[in-house]
Amino acid sequence: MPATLSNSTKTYSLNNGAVIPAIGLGTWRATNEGDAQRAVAAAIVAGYRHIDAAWAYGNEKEVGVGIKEGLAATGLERKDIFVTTKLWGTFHHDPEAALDISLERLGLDYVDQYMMHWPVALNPNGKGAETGFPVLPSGKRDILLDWSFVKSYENLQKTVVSGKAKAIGVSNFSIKNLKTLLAAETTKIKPICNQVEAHPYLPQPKLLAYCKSEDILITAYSPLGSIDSPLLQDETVVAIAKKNGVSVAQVLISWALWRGTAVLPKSVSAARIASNLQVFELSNEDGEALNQISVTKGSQRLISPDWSPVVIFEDED
Ligand SMILES: NC(=O)C1=CN([C@@H]2O[C@H](COP(=O)(O)OP(=O)(O)OC[C@H]3O[C@@H](n4cnc5c(N)ncnc54)[C@H](OP(=O)(O)O)[C@@H]3O)[C@@H](O)[C@H]2O)C=CC1
Ligand SMILES: O=C1Nc2ccccc2C1=O
Repeated sequence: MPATLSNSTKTYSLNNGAVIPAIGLGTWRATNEGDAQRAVAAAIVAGYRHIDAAWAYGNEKEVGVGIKEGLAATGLERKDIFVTTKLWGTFHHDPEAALDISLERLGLDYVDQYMMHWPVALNPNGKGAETGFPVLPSGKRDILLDWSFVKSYENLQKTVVSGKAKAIGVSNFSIKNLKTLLAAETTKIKPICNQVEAHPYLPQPKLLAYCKSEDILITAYSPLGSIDSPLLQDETVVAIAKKNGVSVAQVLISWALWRGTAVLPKSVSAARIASNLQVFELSNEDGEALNQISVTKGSQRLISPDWSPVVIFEDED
């Protein structure tokens, strides 16, 4: 019997009392002209109420126009959708100024979540800083090695005080870095989310359990395995999709919900955007079978920018 699919309306309550829709539209690499705008508008019309953006994606302006179009087409209001954007490393010294730039591009007067994209500060005066990727003469990334993400987060909190961010979050934080952040005297506002890579090849159960214990929601990025994904051909995932009469993407997205994470599938295709919101109730047996893949095969990180000599992920499962 095929599983029953329906548009997800699942939400999570956050540690600041706000609510976040479980499925958000990813916008990384939606950079062909018009793609991000069309995708975001189509997503809102399809029923998405959560959009994930970032300064680094270079498309906040289009995302903003897409939001406006989506709201106009549905009759929804700004307050009905949850918008995240992210602080890039070249702005860690001044998140308030960085958020002003993002808000201007998005055409919004607040975001629901402003998130530290990576726990790494980059030289704002380095060669090529305007691209977001300053480099040293050696060609390596120009990282501010004497700067701490704790200081960046202290500054990030000011965006909540000003009301321009309703909440703040972090991304790509390991358990070790979260412990450092939460123990710091200057940390007064808990992050609502930790957005990290999560899919059956990298389920990160220890990080998931730690974040649950701290009431920090894990938001799963690259849930389909990003571009050229090996997950879409994985025999276990494909078999579960066939058995339930659904797509492989729907299995991966439904699994993310089954394990209690928010999830950010990206697509620029209107048909895929609509089908990625259609989820089903995964059985515990199928969920456990998906959990087992990385136990059998070993885990595999698919997104791993070079931040050396900074170590980002030291407590991998
Ligand atoms: N905080 C961080 O550091 C990071 C955050 N992110 C966030 O997470 C989002 C999602 O991650 P991302 O890396 O983009 O990758 P995803 O895992 O969402 O995969 C996107 C890829 O899958 C394709 N795709 C989408 N739907 C389907 C489908 N139903 N069937 C088959 N293929 C499909 C897309 O192609 P097409 O568009 O042509 O449909 C695209 O090539 C990002 O867009 C971004 O918002 C991602 C990486 C890092
Ligand atoms: O989402 C992201 N896409 C990226 C590409 C290169 C480096 C960092 C990132 C992200 O954080």
